[in-house]
Amino acid sequence: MCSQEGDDYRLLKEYANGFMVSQVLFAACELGVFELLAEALEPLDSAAVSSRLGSSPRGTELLLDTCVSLKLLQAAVRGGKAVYANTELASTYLVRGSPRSQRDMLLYSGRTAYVCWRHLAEAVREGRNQYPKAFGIPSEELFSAIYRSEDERLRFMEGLQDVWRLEGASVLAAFDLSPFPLICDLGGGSGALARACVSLYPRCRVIVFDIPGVVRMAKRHFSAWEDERISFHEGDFFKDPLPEADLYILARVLHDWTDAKCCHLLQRLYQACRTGGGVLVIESLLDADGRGPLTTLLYSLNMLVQTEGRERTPAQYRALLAPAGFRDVQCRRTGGTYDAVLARK
Ligand SMILES: C[S@@+](CC[C@H](N)C(=O)[O-])C[C@H]1O[C@@H](n2cnc3c(N)ncnc32)[C@H](O)[C@@H]1O
Repeated sequence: MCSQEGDDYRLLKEYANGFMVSQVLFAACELGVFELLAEALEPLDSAAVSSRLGSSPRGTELLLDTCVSLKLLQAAVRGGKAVYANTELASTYLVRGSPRSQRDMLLYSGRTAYVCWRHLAEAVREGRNQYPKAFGIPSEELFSAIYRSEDERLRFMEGLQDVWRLEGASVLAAFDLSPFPLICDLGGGSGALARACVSLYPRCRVIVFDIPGVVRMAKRHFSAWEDERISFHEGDFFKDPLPEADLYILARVLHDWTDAKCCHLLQRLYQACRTGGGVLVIESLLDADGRGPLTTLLYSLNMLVQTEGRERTPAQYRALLAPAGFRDVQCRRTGGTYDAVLARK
């Protein structure tokens, strides 16, 4: 094999095995490996891990050694046996309750997104999400499918907030939002981004607008409502009156919907917006030619298998915002997962 052929073959194997790597991560989170090792007073051998997790000795040993190879765990030899501990990566991002934990998003990816991705070829053929095949439920009402049980609603809300603990401040700092004292976070979920907002702009107030079941859950399971600068408002942003505000945030909302639904929502929001106000769209931006970055292209396919929408280029966001009446559209890339687009009324 020439060296180019060797490189191509290696790349092919890396792509083909990518799903196995994801599953190792998901399974270790699901089983509670990282919490167990975080709570243990010393590194544990695989027999101790399997007995405390109630998992098979053979499966546990294989999983732990693969986690070492993936740098999720570190191994040392004690008394002739391998003992395992979390790496810095696992302690920071994988342990439940760590301030930067991404565990809930990984659980959501493993239990829900992955099941829809199983049907990617059908999604491409049909051009629609795969809830009917993945979970046996209709998806004409998108969020009735996404929130098909109370557990699933909570899992979605918990998963979605993880990223804002890491990237909320940088995406909200992409533009100076201090001229906007009253902000409405439409489809604001648990209120995690609202919290990042009042922490960065202490003088602003934020209304989190979402559907009643989500607001109920946010008050029961999350703590944003305890901040007096944050309030919650229930409603359907396609139908119900929108609260008046200086700035509307749409974070990972437009990517759920078709162009027609986005236009309808932006027109309603323009009507409700105070003069001189604006809208801040927070999404992962595609390159101008639509062929990168890879992560955003994968997110766009994720929207295909799970929603009615897609990720978009800056020009595609401009084309949605301008007909609604918004002007001075500016796009800023943050270098993180999510970018910011600000437009003014
Ligand atoms: C993809 S999530 C994004 C949540 C949050 N903005 C974030 O970035 O973490 C979309 C949000 O829109 C809300 N939503 C969907 N349809 C809605 C509607 N018709 N009216 C109000 N909120 C809606 C969902 O409940 C959910 O919280």
